[in-house]
Amino acid sequence: MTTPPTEPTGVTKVTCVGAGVIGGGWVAHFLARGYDVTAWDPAPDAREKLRRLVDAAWPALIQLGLAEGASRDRLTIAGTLEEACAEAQFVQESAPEKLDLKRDLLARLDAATPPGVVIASSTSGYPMTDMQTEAADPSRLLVGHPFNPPYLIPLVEVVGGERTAGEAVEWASRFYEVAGKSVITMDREVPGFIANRLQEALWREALHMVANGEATVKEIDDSITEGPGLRWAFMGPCLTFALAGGEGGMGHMLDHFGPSLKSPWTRLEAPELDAALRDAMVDGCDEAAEGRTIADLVAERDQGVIDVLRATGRLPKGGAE
Ligand SMILES: NC(=O)C1=CN([C@@H]2O[C@H](COP(=O)(O)OP(=O)(O)OC[C@H]3O[C@@H](n4cnc5c(N)ncnc54)[C@H](O)[C@@H]3O)[C@@H](O)[C@H]2O)C=CC1
Ligand SMILES: C[N+](C)(C)CC(=O)CC(=O)[O-]
Repeated sequence: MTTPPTEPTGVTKVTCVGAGVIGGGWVAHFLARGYDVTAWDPAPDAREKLRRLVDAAWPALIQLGLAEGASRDRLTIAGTLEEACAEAQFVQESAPEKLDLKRDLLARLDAATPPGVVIASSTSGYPMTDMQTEAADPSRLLVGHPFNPPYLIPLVEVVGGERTAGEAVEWASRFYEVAGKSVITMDREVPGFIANRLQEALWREALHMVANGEATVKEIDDSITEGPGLRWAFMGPCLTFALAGGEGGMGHMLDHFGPSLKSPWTRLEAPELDAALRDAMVDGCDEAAEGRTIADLVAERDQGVIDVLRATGRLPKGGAE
């Protein structure tokens, strides 16, 4: 691996490739943290969509506090991938979740980006080992898995593949921290990383319950927002359950409730995502939205996350020098 030419604290220019929900969210995040951002996306309407996404995110980012010099004017939309990467000091790839596409794209990004510059993929679950196969220099490719929207949810899971250099993983973890993210650096590839593995268990059970008519979409959502979700914003599931054991903590909790783990509460296998289940989820979400549009829900979510970050003393820090 060629040593990254810029220290994590010295980065001023970031490139985002793929500018949909997540790529656009990364653009908004890096702009708000004071970076010059260059974006590239092959869709004909990408430019307008990206501007709309950044404009919709900006009021939330102002509330959180922009880094010095942060401006939406520091966004450049490049005409080609090569132009986008030519001066990049860090590249974040957020293209569609298709393995072949990611393989080819990461190889193209590797060819177009100055030597040593770290390239991260936003993939939700592909191991980098499977994606770095076509690149001439796989040592600088790694996963930087964000959470939607990346401009508000702090967590990034960082993990390399078999051919990624440890130096690249260290550099990326430090860079994300400087850029105001909260980083978990994994020392091995695990299916679904950490958070998506946990989320998927819950999501799978939600789909089973809707498919079997055991609960509505609204009941499932209320069961989390009115219940465990309130605790999880500041205390994870393990410490939360330690308190379920009272003064005996986790030891008593496991002795008391451990045996019920063997009860058939969960189904483990994912349900068949057939047309009926798809319709039930889509209709249930429409009903639960009670007339609110996607834009209304995005604004509501953004305000909710800001309120939680504020209430729990976790406003973002960092930004480009
Ligand atoms: N949507 C989510 O909640 C999350 C998604 N991710 C990951 O982020 C990545 C992007 O997902 P989304 O933003 O949701 O998808 P999206 O469909 O909203 O955006 C994908 C964008 O990539 C563009 N694109 C298509 N072909 C491309 C190519 N060859 N090169 C560059 N860009 C290309 C599309 O025009 C589109 O704008 C995926 O890997 C996904 O797994 C990660 C965390 C959360
Ligand atoms: C739905 N998803 C699997 C793409 C979600 C993520 O990857 C992370 C998130 O934002 O929850």
